[in-house]
Amino acid sequence: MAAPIIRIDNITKRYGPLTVLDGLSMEVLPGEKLALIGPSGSGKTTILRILMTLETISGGHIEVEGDQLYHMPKNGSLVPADDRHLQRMREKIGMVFQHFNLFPHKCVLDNVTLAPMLTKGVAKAAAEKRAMELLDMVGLADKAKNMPAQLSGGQKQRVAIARALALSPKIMLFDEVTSALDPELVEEVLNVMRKLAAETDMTMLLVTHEMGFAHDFADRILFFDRGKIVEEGKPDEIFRNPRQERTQTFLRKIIAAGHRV
Ligand SMILES: Nc1ncnc2c1ncn2[C@@H]1O[C@H](COP(=O)(O)OP(=O)(O)OP(=O)(O)O)[C@@H](O)[C@H]1O
Repeated sequence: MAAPIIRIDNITKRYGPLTVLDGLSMEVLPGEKLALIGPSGSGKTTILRILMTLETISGGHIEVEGDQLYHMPKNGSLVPADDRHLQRMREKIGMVFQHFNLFPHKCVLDNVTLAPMLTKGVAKAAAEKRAMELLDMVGLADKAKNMPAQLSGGQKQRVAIARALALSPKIMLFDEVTSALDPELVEEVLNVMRKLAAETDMTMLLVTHEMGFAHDFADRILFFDRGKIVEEGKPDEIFRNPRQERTQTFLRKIIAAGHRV
């Protein structure tokens, strides 16, 4: 079996007195599609933000392709490694956020070309060529010169996906990417993710409340509760036959609220 691309070992994350991740360990294989599900506040977004080095950690180890992500203890918390190391990590991992986070004063094309030009020194013409391929892939080549404010939420999110792909990451993190969308726009974003899952060998980690999508998309489901992984398994095992009481209760509530699992 291939070595894990991500190894998370005994991570803790505290905000003051609040323990958000409590000795969490998990491994992800190259190319795996994982869905992180669980109640609100259970720490799913936090683990993605930690992988993206947007947060410090309070303890534990994380390796990405064998490289330590955090070290150099400072004021009792572990901080991301130095800038060059961090830059290398950022090229390995792309993230798409719930609220798009596009640069509002840049057109769609510039949103996608900015990171490769600034961080990798890619020439403008090459960055634009690649950006147009990515915009074509997400169905937005005709919007290249539009400003973000001129786009629908679904279109903004597809630009955000193209932007994250522009650095050719091996790992993509999706944090509730459809939660801020009107229901009729959800499917267009999910379709792009289906396409990425089918056509690339990228490792994909998805935090979602769309249980039906998680079921269809993921190779493996991780169920989070109170900062721990309570249960994990193949989608059919978790959704049809959850073993843990906390997973059963969570899924019962989801079904009672009328969602497909
Ligand atoms: N910057 C912060 N300062 C203090 N507490 C925080 C901060 N960020 C997150 N938290 C807390 O950490 C806990 C875990 O948050 P997180 O966003 O990871 O949960 P989640 O499982 O993704 O929830 P949801 O499904 O609602 O997004 C929550 O109790 C949240 O209030």
